[in-house]
Amino acid sequence: MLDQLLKGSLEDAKSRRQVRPYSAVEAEALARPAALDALAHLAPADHIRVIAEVKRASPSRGDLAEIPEPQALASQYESGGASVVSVLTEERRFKGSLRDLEAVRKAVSIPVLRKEFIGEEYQILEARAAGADLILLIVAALPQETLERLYAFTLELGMTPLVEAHSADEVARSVDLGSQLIGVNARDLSTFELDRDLFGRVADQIPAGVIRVAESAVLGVEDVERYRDAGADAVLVGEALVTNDPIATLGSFLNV
Ligand SMILES: O=P(O)(O)OC[C@@H](O)[C@@H](O)c1c[nH]c2ccccc12
Repeated sequence: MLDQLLKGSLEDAKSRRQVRPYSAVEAEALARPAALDALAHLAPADHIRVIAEVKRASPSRGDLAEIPEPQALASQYESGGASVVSVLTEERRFKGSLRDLEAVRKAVSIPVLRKEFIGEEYQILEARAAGADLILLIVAALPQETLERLYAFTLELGMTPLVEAHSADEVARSVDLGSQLIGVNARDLSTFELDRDLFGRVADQIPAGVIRVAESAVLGVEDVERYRDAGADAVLVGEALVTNDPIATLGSFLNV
């Protein structure tokens, strides 16, 4: 499934490239004001940090919320105390778009993450041109060589890569990369199965000073507590925020 998701994202990028060639997007990306320092926004604090996601649907959970105005939701995330807004831009299964990201960028002053199946530089340039400060790199989707190349490219643009792992081996690959921001996804993107204990099993492999993000299946305060106790600096939350009152839900998570 992960291969198909990546293939779909790359095909969509290819069609957009017919309209907006590489050099044009590169020029736009370079003309942007500098990316925000996401690591500073996510630095460990006395409360857990929340990366709040604009997410309409997913292949594992189906339709979650309409979200006619992603910018309005993102503003609520910011007022509610989120440290970063994640915007799913994958169109086929998650019903997102780069337009969502552009709209969110205009509405908030905290860092914005492009959540996408990224496999080539063009997609990273698009993210920067749309105003993203961070991009997601999924270790399971990429050979180490490609991962290293895209990681370096992201840093060259002044952006922060969030490197996502789903096993001890993938955490080791993320650490080898020198990643300063590592996400452990409880959901296996190939089978969609959830492993809520994975974060706790691999957290110690992540060196001190690296920001640890627990991703997926954070539905209630108990989940946030469990991840905090296991050493998470931040949680990445989609479903719980788009299906409940975002400000109240964020408030309860930040109070843990
Ligand atoms: O809606 P949830 O269960 O709170 O999950 C959010 C986020 O972790 C999830 O959307 C996600 C994590 N990694 C991904 C990679 C691609 C697409 C989506 C994701």
